[in-house]
Amino acid sequence: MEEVVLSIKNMKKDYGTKTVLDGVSLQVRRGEIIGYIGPNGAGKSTTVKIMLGIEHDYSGEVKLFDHDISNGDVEYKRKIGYVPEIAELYDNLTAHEYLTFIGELYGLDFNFVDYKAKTLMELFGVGEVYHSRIASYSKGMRQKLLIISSLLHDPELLFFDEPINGLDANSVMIFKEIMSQLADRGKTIFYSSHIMDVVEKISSRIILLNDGKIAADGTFEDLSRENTEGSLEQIFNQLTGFSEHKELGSRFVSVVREMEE
Ligand SMILES: Nc1ncnc2c1ncn2[C@@H]1O[C@H](COP(=O)(O)OP(=O)(O)OP(=O)(O)O)[C@@H](O)[C@H]1O
Repeated sequence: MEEVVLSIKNMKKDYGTKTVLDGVSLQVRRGEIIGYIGPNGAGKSTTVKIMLGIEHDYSGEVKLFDHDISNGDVEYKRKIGYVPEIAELYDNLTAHEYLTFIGELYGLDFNFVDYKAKTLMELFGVGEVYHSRIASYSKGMRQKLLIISSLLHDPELLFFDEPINGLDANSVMIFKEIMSQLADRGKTIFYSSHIMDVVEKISSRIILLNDGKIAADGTFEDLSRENTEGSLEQIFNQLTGFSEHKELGSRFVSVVREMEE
């Protein structure tokens, strides 16, 4: 049997009186690309934060690389890369300074990480700003920097939260290729996004979270077979019980058009 990289059993998480995760169980195998989708506020980022050890006070069992993350040993984090949905970057640093700093945190040699960071920036079309301050970067450039910084230490398991936010169409194509090549080399990717056509194309398995529970889990073909609708966007609407976009859009525009007498 293929190696289980990530295993969650009956994960529950409350914020005050609100239950955000209500018994989530899943297993992810080496080389899988998981498209982790769900409505706003469904609990996707919370799941990822628990796995990264950023969020505590959950119940249930979480194992990464067969290691229970609650036992206090954080060594497993060396094998993880993470692109957060919203990141604070050090605006006063250049990419060179930032990436070599991150690389050294992971124990990489300065000259090696400098070479690696510069080469990855060049390949991602942002080599010319390697020595410019991050404050001057566009949104897409910042996103590329975050992606590169998550990969410097060649991690086994990647968590990407809306990684293609702000990337242009060509860069999205490069990023999809990077994901697929990483997975071919045995890396495991947990990918959370609202961009359904990309999730549909890139994921080897799609997990839909709704109201803190898993509402669907399978390949796109499995989900298509189990649902009458065609695209992943339509399956998403069906599984989350949503069909009011026309009416809501029209009411929204009516209110926009209201003006004081
Ligand atoms: N620190 C917190 N304190 C209180 N409530 C929180 C906290 N973090 C998240 N929540 C709540 O938990 C729920 C799930 O949030 P989460 O960020 O996991 O959703 P998500 O599925 O990632 O949403 P989105 O698609 O909008 O990014 C939301 O109702 C949110 O308000």
